[in-house]
Amino acid sequence: MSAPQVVVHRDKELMAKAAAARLITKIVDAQAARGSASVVLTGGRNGNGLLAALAEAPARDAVDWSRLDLWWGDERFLPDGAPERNYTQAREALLDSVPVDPARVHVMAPSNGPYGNDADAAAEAYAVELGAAAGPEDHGPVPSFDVLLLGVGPDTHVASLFPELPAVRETERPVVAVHGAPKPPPTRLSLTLPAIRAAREVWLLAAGEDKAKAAAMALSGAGEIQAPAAGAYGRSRTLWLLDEAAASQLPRGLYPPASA
Ligand SMILES: O=C1O[C@H](COP(=O)(O)O)[C@@H](O)[C@H](O)[C@H]1O
Repeated sequence: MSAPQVVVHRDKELMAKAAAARLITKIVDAQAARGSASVVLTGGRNGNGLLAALAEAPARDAVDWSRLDLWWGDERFLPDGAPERNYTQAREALLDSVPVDPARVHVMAPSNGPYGNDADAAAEAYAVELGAAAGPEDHGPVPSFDVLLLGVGPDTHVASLFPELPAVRETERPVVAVHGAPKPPPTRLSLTLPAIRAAREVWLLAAGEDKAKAAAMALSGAGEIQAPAAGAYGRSRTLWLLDEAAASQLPRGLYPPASA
């Protein structure tokens, strides 16, 4: 477990640009060190803001897009092409404009895909796909992702792990179906906390006033069942990327104040 580090940016636009620059460097370094890189994408406003900033960044051409595995932390279980799907939104923000290898874009099944409306079967299939990508050097049934991105919801949910729901209590399976989510749509697929914690680095993104309470709660010692974001950490690094509004209720001393 790595203790959280907090980085605060002036506003959400700057946060997205800085996170995109950070991610480009991380991918390039991982590709240099290991030949390829793996990133787990998140849905939500901040995750898509980061992808849009990445699409705009001139340095995006430093990434070898053909040697990048992309996974998802969660998906809204809807038909293929639905505008609310995290995959649809990631395509619009970035993926349609970079030369990714389609075989390395690991999409969670839609509700009209090979498993039909059976979200549990779709979750199991994603677990199998993750398991096939994990090697002996990995720490369990999922690969050691280089970076796993998570948007933090105003209720402290991450991926589709909502406070107090069964998915956040899962300790065995790496992927589960979520039924009855409090945020639409009610049916979702999600990595679990053990799968999230297999990542080398976990980056949590939160911008805006409506995220301030969630960030303060998760970073002040709340339990992961009540505040799932508190249970999301990486093996080598846990990075909270915030804007000033989201950081406004953090306990004093949790991050170095701006020097000027
Ligand atoms: O529904 C979801 O919400 C969270 C947070 O989204 P945000 O818009 O409040 O930033 C997101 O991380 C998750 O992937 C998504 O499915």
